[in-house]
Amino acid sequence: MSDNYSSNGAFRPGRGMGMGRFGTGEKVKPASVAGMFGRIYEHARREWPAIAAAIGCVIAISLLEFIVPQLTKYTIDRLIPERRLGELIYIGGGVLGAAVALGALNYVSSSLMASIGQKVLYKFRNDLYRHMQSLDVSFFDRNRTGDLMSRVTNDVSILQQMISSSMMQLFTDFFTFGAIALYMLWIDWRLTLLLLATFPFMILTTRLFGRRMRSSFRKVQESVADVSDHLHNSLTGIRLIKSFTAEDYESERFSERARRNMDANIRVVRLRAAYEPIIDLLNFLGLAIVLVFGAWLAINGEMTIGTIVAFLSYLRLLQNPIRHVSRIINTIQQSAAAHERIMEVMNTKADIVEKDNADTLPPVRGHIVFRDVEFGYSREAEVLSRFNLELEAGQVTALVGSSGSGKTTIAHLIPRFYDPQAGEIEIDGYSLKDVTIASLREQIGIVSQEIVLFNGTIGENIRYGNTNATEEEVAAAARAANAAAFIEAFPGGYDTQIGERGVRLSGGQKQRISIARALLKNPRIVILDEATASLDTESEQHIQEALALLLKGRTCLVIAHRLSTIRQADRIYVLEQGRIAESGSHDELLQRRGRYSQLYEMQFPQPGPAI
Ligand SMILES: Nc1ncnc2c1ncn2[C@@H]1O[C@H](COP(=O)(O)OP(=O)(O)OP(=O)(O)O)[C@@H](O)[C@H]1O
Repeated sequence: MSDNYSSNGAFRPGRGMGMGRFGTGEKVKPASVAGMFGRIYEHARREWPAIAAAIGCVIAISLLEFIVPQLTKYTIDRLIPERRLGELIYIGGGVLGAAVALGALNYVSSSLMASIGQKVLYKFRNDLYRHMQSLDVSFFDRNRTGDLMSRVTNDVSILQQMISSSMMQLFTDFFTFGAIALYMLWIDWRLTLLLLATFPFMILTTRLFGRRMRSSFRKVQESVADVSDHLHNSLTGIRLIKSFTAEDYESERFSERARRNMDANIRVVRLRAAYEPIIDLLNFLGLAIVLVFGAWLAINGEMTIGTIVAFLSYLRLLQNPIRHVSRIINTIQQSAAAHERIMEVMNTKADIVEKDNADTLPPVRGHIVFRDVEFGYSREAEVLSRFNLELEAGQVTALVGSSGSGKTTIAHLIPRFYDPQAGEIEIDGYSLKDVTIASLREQIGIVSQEIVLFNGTIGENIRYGNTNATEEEVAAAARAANAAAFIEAFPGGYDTQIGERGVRLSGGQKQRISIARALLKNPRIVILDEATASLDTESEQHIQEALALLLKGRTCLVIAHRLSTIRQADRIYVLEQGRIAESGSHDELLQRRGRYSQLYEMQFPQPGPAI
């Protein structure tokens, strides 16, 4: 089994695992802020015309921001002393015009950035979803559904908000800061350098808080994922909760998670609350410097009053970036944490991959062989050890045995939901590892007790088995699955919508739709996992008829607790703790009076002698 243990000893169910921090405890290198911007750039670069237009707006905004204080300076230094009343109208018009232009430019640049943000969000979300779809069943075993959901929804949205609002602010601030700092240096480099001396302290404070904020944001996002996971579980299991009158218990569990979210948010708010006054203090220091040093220069006749007033306006503009930086850094840290969570999924590689030169599995007869298969979901829990099994083509093979003996595991190895750690599984002499996954799974139909029907119409759900099927083919599959009568009784027929998990259908009806879906797929190999375990006798009768048709002429692996359903199997294997305890036909096994006959007698006790 050694090939499935990584160098650091972490167990990897399946070969070549590139698993993230979900599961093995192996840490993925945190995605850095630079990495985040790199990926955003990758996604956004096609939008360059819009980005260029937005940057053009931003430069114009910076210029206008620069010009307005110049008007003030001109008014104070020239118009007032020289009593040039007639020109005041132009100054008023200029300020008003600048304000209108600023508004228009802000509108255009914000809309452009918002749409770029949305497009990047769309690409991130699609990539993430597509990548998740490519991951193995074991990935979904290890990770909570709600947590994954919150990565695709909440975390991606945080990134989008940063792109739409903060990046815009960042660009504006950057240009305004550059233009104003250069102008101020040109007018009076001593005063400007004095002002800039406060900036290293601001940067230092920002760095110090930034690190803490990022880890706090990560906690917030994790707690959101927790809340979302709980919601997902409890809302989908609402009937169970009600049947156990566990509403209060669940509300308490929810409230615990909501409290953790609240605490994490409060920590963030406290950090922010401590950070902002420090930055404000440094801002006031800048103000004091301009006032005192500027006044001193004015008294000495080295600076005009208009310049001091313009400097004070510029100071606000110069400090704006720093003041915004706190908010932007917050958003960037929050986004970096969100990006980290997204990248954990993106960096997780599928373990079950095809060989580069994998063949297409031709239509098979369905002769399946397990040879010396070793498999465990974890290092400690080995499920199959040197396991051998042969399923004859076109025959029904049944697996029975106590709970946890490995029946479902065996079934899941055939479509390669998991890969064995050692040994071989072959279909018609082809090793599963040598053929493409699609060509393998196309030939396997699975009907299990846990029926999943998607939101949509009944027709769409059946057509899932073959998206190219015609309406007649769908109806024929439904007829064969004994489902046509009840489907056609609905006013909408095949176009009847079924809600999440098909709430409007009974268990037996759902089962028959799932059989129709499998029939439409027309697979060579059929796996039935506990297919009739929870049905009443009448439904079971209908379903048995449908199943008989599904099994006919195909290689079938049937897993059933209810031995009545597998009497007709060509061969039955009795499993005990991952090993075959005995095998034979129903009659042979009964005669042997071993484990099978014990199980059978437990289910069908012979009537004792009448007293
Ligand atoms: N996804 C999984 N991750 C970890 N362990 C698992 C997983 N699925 C099954 N197991 C474990 O593997 C062993 C075999 O389980 P399996 O589901 O194959 O048994 P089974 O015979 O089908 O049981 P049942 O009749 O109760 O469905 C059990 O010990 C089970 O706890």
